[in-house]
Amino acid sequence: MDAPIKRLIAAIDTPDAARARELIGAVGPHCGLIKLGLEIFSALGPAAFEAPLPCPVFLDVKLHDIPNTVAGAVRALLPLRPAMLTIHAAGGGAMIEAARKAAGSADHRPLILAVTVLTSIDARDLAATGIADDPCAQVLRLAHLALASGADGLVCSADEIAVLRDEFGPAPILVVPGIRPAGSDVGDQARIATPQDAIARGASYIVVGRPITAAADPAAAAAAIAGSIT
Ligand SMILES: O=C(O)c1cc(=O)[nH]c(=O)n1[C@@H]1O[C@H](COP(=O)(O)O)[C@@H](O)[C@H]1O
Repeated sequence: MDAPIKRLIAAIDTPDAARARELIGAVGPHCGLIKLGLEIFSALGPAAFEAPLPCPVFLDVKLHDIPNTVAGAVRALLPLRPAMLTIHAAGGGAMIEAARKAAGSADHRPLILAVTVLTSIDARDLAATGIADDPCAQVLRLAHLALASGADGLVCSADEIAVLRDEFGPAPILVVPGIRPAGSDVGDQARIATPQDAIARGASYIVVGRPITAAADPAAAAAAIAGSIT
């Protein structure tokens, strides 16, 4: 029998190589993927991939630039063999198409995930950027653009999962950050849900950072979250 898919992605958000190694060793066994993001990649660059990696890597650098530049960045990242790679859907259809094309067609190519509306943004923040629609409507608009332009999946909050599943069905990969186990600090996140709620609504994966990395025992925190969604 196939092992169940591990739907927990731990965000290893630290600029410190030794701390990252420690966290990856502790939480890796409980995760489907680990996420290396802007903090560690800005500090270490490709050397961030030199730690022993117990599971596939989601490289979250949220590319957002003109199509030619994004395509070049995607190609430059391919030797690191990330399993997933983020771009911003707001970069537009040509940029998304260029990223997807640059990812190539090898079996091990990275899945291109389009970030829709950041989970730290609420309706008021969105209005301040000139978008009068609520976050859900904007996520839906960007999701149509991203999927029509070749993205493999989307990054969204748990609030939009039901609408996206109604619109696009089970196929698109939905990666959902803004996850907060009951009682944990919300921090700078605005659109949040518990791990169990996000999975019940149809998330393919949940992304969890500080509730794991700031815990006294990150391995136990990751194990508890992973256990609560299987
Ligand atoms: O692309 C992401 O992973 C992402 C998109 C988004 O809309 N919101 C969001 O929080 N993230 C990332 O998910 C992680 C969430 O971390 P915590 O808030 O500490 O759980 C961070 O690494 C963010 O960079």
